[in-house]
Amino acid sequence: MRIGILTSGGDCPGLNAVIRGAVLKGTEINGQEFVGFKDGWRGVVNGDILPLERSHVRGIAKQGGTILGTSRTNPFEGNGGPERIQETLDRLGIDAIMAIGGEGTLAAAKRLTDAGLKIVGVPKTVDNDLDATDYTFGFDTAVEIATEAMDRLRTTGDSHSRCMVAEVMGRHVGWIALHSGMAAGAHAILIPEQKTSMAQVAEWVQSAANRGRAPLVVVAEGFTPDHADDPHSERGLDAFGRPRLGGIGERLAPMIEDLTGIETRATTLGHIQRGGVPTAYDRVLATRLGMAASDIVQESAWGQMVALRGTDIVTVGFEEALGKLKVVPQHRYDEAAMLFG
Ligand SMILES: Nc1ncnc2c1ncn2[C@@H]1O[C@H](COP(=O)(O)OP(=O)(O)OP(=O)(O)O)[C@@H](O)[C@H]1O
Ligand SMILES: O=P(O)(O)OC[C@H]1O[C@](O)(CO)[C@@H](O)[C@@H]1O
Ligand SMILES: [Mg+2]
Repeated sequence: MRIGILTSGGDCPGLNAVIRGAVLKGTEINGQEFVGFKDGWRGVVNGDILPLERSHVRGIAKQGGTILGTSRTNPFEGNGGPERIQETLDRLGIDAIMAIGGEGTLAAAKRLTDAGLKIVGVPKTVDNDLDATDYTFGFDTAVEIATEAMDRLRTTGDSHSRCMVAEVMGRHVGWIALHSGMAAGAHAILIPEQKTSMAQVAEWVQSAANRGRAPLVVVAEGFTPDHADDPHSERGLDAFGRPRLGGIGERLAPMIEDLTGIETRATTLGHIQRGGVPTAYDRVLATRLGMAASDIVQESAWGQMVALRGTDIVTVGFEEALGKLKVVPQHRYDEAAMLFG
């Protein structure tokens, strides 16, 4: 069996560990051969491949990014579509695709599988927003980076008696904000799942300041204050026509300053959260998912992806994976909110 691996959507620490896990298990145990598609679905559509032998994955589990490159290319556009992609796979002698990506990549994979292509999936997202898997690799690394950044913001905030606003990733869900905010002892955590008034934010900030603390407010990029209809977007649309988020922290800072009189500064962590080496937890999770993905190719489990349930790696159908976002449940928010202010 000759398998083409692709990484698609935003990159994420741990992608290389998945690739290594799949190639090691596949070549050593399952008798498989591998190639890499360059830049996600773009490589599939254009037939642009790289060799992927055991020697190519040596030592890459600890490397950030993806050695294959990634993109947000839609495989149904341009020279894409199931028939032409199948012709390309036949020409290149590729029997099956292993798609590593988020809900968009897996939605595309599902449509192609429904049209007869042989594809298995590995879920990826720093946002941790896929309901079918308990955790996605990259999330732990992003939380670690965000927490470290907030620890730093707190010392400079303390020195100047300022309110510090830290903006983290999280398009639809607030998992990174919730975990890093709790870890760093934030005085307010603002997430997409919970519309919150500026008066409430100001109250939390003022209460922390009254106790002599420099307030720390953590905000997920997809947060919408209750006076707004949509998340803040000022950077146009992405390749799939969706608003690019980012910048809400800078918007909130002057409002907090106006309402409280406390000097306020905002920092947007942005892509720093997705760069650099994965944590040990993410390397292990990603390696296990890659190994399991090689196994499910062997079982011809087309239209399925590997996932983490508790401590086990399981197999779930794409439709289950795509059905629902894993939002922060009310009780997890309430638990964190007890410590606000
Ligand atoms: N329903 C769909 N049908 C076909 N193609 C899709 C669909 N949804 C998304 N795609 C394509 O897949 C690409 C990857 O999706 P997306 O950009 O959402 O990344 P992702 O895999 O979800 O990762 P991330 O976590 O970074 O969002 C999109 O840019 C788009 O071209
Ligand atoms: O890397 P890009 O294309 O700017 O995308 C950023 C988006 O990707 C993610 O990191 C993962 O979906 C989101 O948190 C963020 O909104
Ligand atoms: Mg997506």
